[in-house]
Amino acid sequence: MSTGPAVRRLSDWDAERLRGLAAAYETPLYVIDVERVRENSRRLQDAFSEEEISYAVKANTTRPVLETVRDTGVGAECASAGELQRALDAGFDPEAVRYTAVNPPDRDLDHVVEVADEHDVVVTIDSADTLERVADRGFDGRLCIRVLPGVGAGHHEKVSTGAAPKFGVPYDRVADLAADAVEREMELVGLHAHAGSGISGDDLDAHRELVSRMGDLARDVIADVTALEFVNVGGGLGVPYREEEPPLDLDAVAEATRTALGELDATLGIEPGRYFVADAGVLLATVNTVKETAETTVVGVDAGMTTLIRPAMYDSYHELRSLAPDAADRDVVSVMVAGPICETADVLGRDRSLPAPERNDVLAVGNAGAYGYEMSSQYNSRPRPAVVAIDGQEATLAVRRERLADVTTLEEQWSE
Ligand SMILES: Cc1ncc(COP(=O)(O)O)c(C=O)c1O
Ligand SMILES: N[C@@H](CCCC[NH3+])C(=O)O
Repeated sequence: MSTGPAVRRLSDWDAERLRGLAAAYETPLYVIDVERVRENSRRLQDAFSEEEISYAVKANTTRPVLETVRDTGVGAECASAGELQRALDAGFDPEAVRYTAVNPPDRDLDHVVEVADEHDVVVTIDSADTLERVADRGFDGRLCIRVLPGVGAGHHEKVSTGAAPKFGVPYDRVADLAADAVEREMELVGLHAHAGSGISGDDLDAHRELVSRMGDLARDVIADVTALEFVNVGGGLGVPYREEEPPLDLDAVAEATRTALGELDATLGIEPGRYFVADAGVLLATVNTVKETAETTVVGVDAGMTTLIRPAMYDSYHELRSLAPDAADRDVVSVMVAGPICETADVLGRDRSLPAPERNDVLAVGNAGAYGYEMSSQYNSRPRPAVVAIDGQEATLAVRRERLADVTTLEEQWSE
């Protein structure tokens, strides 16, 4: 089975096909290619052949993605009751499903403990309070402790978690909490840590350091308390967003991870999200305005920060490409591509060289499969876009476009 090329750039997508999808389903439109999701999963499984892989579903929870990933035989990591429900509904084997608590609301825990009791889902706790709160709900199942390892990494400080006090049990308190869990007759099966999201080759030292700390903790501290089944060192495997960036050398990361963990009588686990889906998705938008200003040419499109928030939130770079049939014949100009939202940050790309855009051109935004639709919102009362899944020559609507009525559908009547 093909693992596909290590990297898929925006230029690798078939422009005519994308134009056809934009015409058929209108824009803004997310397109997700499930065959690329399969390839990404196979590449991960080839590199991490001895390890346990879970898909961090937060990157993309659309049903075609969940079912495709499930069929490739990996597990699911869920950060909320909603994600847990989605993973189970999509048919993931419950024993391969994990719930990772982050200051979990009561409503989450009520649901998660009930589901975990019934299905043997592993519950990962992030604090002594969460331990007490699951115990109060009668939880005596398979437990994992999320560790705050003190070393973080990632593409932006806002997504570096390993040293952020918000996440996990401080390293030096894990032993006491583990003993507490065992005393409460829970089955402590794992340790977990996550450095952050979007780890590149430059972050490998931080990754190694985190993994090595986890190995030490499991060997030197937790081994006295219980025999662990697994040590999960999180997700975060990055993908190239810029044209010139190289792809991660997965074999090298896998080897570095094993070596850093050291000898351990427990399975090593990873839980990437982005890597499965980022380059399997594009966002299509239509140009509605072309405006010359003293500073730049502003190209207004129908997708903005409510469709794809990453540029506004993390200054993330996403490749942009004109799908105009005559793009090759046009002069290349420098433009700012901006959305329809009343925020200055609502810009998908600045100083971008594009074939001179014209009204009604379709633009494609690359690497939109991870944290794209998933982080979309209705801010400015804008309906969310549609998602279409493609598999070979097939195209299927996965999520319908929201209508204006969907924007107010949850509201109660206020006045007579
Ligand atoms: C606990 C945990 N696991 C896994 C992931 C997946 O990260 P990524 O999509 O970068 O692989 C995240 C997100 O950063 C996370 O918070
Ligand atoms: N949402 C982030 C990744 C963080 C994932 C959650 N810990 C991004 O788009 O890069």
